[in-house]
Amino acid sequence: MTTSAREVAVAGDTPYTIHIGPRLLDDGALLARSVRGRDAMLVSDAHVAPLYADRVTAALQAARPDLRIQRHVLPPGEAAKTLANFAEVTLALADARMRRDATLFALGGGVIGDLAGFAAACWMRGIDCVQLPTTLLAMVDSSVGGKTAVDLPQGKNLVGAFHPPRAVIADTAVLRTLPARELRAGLAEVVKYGALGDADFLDWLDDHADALLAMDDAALAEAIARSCAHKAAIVARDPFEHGERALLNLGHTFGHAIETEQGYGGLNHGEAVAVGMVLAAQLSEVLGLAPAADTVHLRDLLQRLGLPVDLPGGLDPDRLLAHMRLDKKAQADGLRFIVWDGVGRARVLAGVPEAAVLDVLRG
Ligand SMILES: O=C(O)C(=O)C[C@@H](O)[C@H](O)[C@H](O)COP(=O)(O)O
Ligand SMILES: [Zn+2]
Repeated sequence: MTTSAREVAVAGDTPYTIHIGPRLLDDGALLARSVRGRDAMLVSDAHVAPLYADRVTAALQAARPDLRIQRHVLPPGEAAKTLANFAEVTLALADARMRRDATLFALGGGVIGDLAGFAAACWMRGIDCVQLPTTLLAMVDSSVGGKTAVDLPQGKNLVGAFHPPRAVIADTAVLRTLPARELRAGLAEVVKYGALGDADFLDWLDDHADALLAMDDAALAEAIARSCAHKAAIVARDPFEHGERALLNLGHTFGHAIETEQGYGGLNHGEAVAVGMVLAAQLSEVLGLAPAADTVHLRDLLQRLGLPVDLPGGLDPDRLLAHMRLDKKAQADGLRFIVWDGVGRARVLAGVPEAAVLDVLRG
C-alpha cells in the first residue's frame, strides 16, 4: 500500500490516535511516542513475530536507545486466546520485572490484541498498551475501542476488561502478506459498519468489492479509514457499551455462538460474523422489522467478498441457542440481538423470543 498516512482521533476520557499508513512499523519516533518509562514488552504470535518483531524492535531501539525491550511470543490462532496464555503473559511481565510505567506492544491480529491488551489491563492494575494490528480485521475493529478479553470453552470473550490503547499504529504495508482468508475476514467487519449505520458506505463497498479483493491500495486505505472513523465515533460516545456501542455487535450473537460451538477451530471470527449478520437480517425479517430485499443485498455483498453466508452444516440449533444465553448482551429480560429495520438502520432489541431465533437457525 503506497497511499500516505492518515490519522483518526478517538475522543473520550483517554483520547488516542489511530495512525494508518504504509511502513509505520519502521517509524521509531511514532512507536516510541507513547512510551513513558524505560521498559517495553512486545507480545506477538509465532506467525507474526518472525515477520515483524525484529523490525519493530530495531525501530524502537533506534528512537529510544535506553529502552529495555523484551519479547513474548504465543502460539497463533483463536484457540490460543485462553486464560492459560493470558497467565503466561502476566508471568512473562513479572519475570521481565516490568513496572507500572512499562509499555506493552501488541503486535498481531485480533487474538494478540485482545489477549495482550487484557494482560496490559491487569498487570499492576493497568499499564500502557500500544496496539500494532497486522490483520485487516484488527486494523478496522479489534485494535480500536479498548475491548480486551480471552475466550472460555463456554463462550467467546467472556473474561476481559475495557482498556483503551495509548495509540493504534496500523502499518498497511503488512496487508500485502496477509492470507486471502484473513483479508476476507476483515472485510466482514468492514461491511458491518455499513450494515449497521451507513447505507452509503455499503453502496461504496458494493462498488469497490472487486478492488478490495484485489488489494487495491486506495480502496483498502479508504475502507480502513472509514471503518475506523465509524468505530471511533461510536466508542467515543459510549466507551463501556451502555447503549449505542452494542450496535458494533451486529452479527456477533450468532457469530460467537458458532465460534464457541466449533471450539474456536472452525470459522474464523470474521467468517462467523458474516454468517451471523445474515442470520441477524433473517431474524429481523422473521420479526417483521425489515424487508427480505435487504437481507438479499447484504448476503450478496458478503458472498461477492468470498465470505460464508450460511450456517455451517452439522451445528445443533439448540446448542447454539444455549451459547447465546451466555451472550454478554443477554439480561434478565432474555436475549438481546442487534436487529435492523433495513440497511444502515440497526438497533438493539431486548426480549427476543427464543422461538424466533430457533426458526432462523433451523432455516
Ligand atoms: O468493539 C466492540 O464493541 C465490538 O463489539 C466489536 C466486535 O467486532 C468485536 O468482535 C468485539 O470483540 C466483540 O465484543 P464482545 O463484547 O461481543 O465480546
Ligand atoms: Zn467482531
